[in-house]
Amino acid sequence: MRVLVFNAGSSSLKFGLFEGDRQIFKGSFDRFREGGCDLSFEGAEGPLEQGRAPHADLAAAIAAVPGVLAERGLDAIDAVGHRLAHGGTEFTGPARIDDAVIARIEALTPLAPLHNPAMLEGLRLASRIWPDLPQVAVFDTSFHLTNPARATTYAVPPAWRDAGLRRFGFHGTSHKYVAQRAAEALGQPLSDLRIISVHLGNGASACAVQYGASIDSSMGMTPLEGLVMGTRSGDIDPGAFGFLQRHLGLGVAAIEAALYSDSGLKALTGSPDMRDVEDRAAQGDAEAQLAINLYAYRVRKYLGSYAAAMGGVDAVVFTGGIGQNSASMRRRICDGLSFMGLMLDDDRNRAPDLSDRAAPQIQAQGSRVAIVVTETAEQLMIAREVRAMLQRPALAPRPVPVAVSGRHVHLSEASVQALFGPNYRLTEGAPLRQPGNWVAEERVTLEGPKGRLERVAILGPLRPRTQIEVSRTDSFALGIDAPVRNSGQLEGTPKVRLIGPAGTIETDGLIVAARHIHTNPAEAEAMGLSDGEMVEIEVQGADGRGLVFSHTLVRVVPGTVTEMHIDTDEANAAGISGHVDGAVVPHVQAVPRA
Ligand SMILES: Nc1ncnc2c1ncn2[C@@H]1O[C@H](COP(=O)(O)OP(=O)(O)O)[C@@H](O)[C@H]1O
Ligand SMILES: CC(=O)OP(=O)(O)O
Ligand SMILES: [Mg+2]
Repeated sequence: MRVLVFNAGSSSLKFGLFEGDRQIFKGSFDRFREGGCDLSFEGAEGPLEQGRAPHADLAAAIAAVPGVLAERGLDAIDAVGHRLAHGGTEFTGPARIDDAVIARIEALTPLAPLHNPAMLEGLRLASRIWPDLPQVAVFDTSFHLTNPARATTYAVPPAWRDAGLRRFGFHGTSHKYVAQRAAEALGQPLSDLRIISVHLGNGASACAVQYGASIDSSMGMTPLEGLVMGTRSGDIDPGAFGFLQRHLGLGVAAIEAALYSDSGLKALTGSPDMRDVEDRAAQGDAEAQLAINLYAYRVRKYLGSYAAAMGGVDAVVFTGGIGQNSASMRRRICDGLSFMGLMLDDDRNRAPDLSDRAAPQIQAQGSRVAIVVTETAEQLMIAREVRAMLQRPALAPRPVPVAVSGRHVHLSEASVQALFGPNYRLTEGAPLRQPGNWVAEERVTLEGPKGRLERVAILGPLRPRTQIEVSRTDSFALGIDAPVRNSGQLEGTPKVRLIGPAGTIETDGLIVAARHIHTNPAEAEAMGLSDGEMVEIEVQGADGRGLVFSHTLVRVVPGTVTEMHIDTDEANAAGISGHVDGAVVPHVQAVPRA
């Protein structure tokens, strides 16, 4: 399947033609001005072509693409993919374009005024040029819809929140790709890593990718919040609005326009382009030096804050024009972070080889945190998503039995001895559906600063580490903020007191278990699922309280029985009592495992 992908930006149009993951042609038009723009074309084998094109704006550039492809005999295409910046809460994955989808995207356009208009224009033009081809939109925001409420909520009046004021985050396609790429480079599953992805292009954002899911990012409701960018301010005190209105008589529209287009590097130095800023700084220009310092400082603060948010960090990955090309900016950002185990190697940092999508590591010997540099591949990711959406086999839906887990603990040998006495062995009670698992006849008590939970079940067999799984409601009863985690991912989890008949222990390992599906290779294949992928599961409960559970992790292990595990809060919300089967929602896109 040949997929043409458009990434229309505020100031440039990039496109790529893909056959599978192979990019057989790519091009870009940028620096639009009166009388024309710059162009760059490159075929898989053909030479790089650079020069000027007569197109004065994006629409003219898009309209020229069919001719560019036809001249090279590449006009046979099967589908068109488009990058869209803002998809709100509605677009959890790619969307096949029709009039209704266009109307929904249009409604979100005021929230990304630099981006969505050009992208929408590209979409409309492409639909006219190729009316018979499927057109698919892939949204920057979708990847961040896993962010917890504490990351997405602004502390503002309820009426504002009801109107839709919340944080979204952007560059999701890029953060998802580079996080996967970093995991591959480190040879570890993405689902075991806490990664901070730092995308520094014209727009810039940082993202905390915890065990494969975005949990926070520096952009907010719009792509204005966060880091300093080419022409955008990033974080600014909202009190500035009143000040600017009272002292300079500026209206909201004028303030917004300036924050999007006349701020950032451009405001500090006159140029939005980091290459210019670095050149001037090297010549001793004090404004450019301040801009660079400020830019790096802001990124460094986000690294610290995301390390705190995830209870640690295993890798930082740099991408985007600045992140991948500016060794001095990476250096400045990383300086002074050895306190958190992050140390750059100057030689490796100087000129990492990024050819062929390489993702070299540039940390110093002994750095606990890996540092990776790689080129992002938004177009490639969009092509993959389009293909996956259009080619997903129409498999017969299969039921996924839902099992509700009440609060329980898994104990280590040492915890059993401490709670029940030396050489104590738990009494194996009722078997669970997963072969080899059972409920012990003994119970323990959990205690937190706010309260106790008595008679909590113990599940066997014993594990290397003690893990305590409660619901969100339980965590409030205890008075401890338990994070949502996959089983076994216990780094940085809070402590809780366990009380047994022979003793008491304080141990970390308190989590709200992330919902997941256990299955075996044969049934996974029959359902079209793969290990590590996230799916949506629809469950019809009692009293018309059905729910679609988003972001459900698939775990494929030989010998396991197919079963979805949710906790009691989730079950109550969906009206589940007694046996119920869930169904995989077919339209939602898989997140391929790194
Ligand atoms: N060698 C370099 N050193 C410093 N900055 C660079 C270098 N190459 C590109 N950049 C900067 O990268 C930014 C553009 O990033 P890019 O990711 O291409 O933009 P976009 O977000 O539009 O895709 C510009 O500020 C540019 O100056
Ligand atoms: C959302 C965003 O900022 O995108 P870009 O970096 O392409 O401007
Ligand atoms: Mg960009």
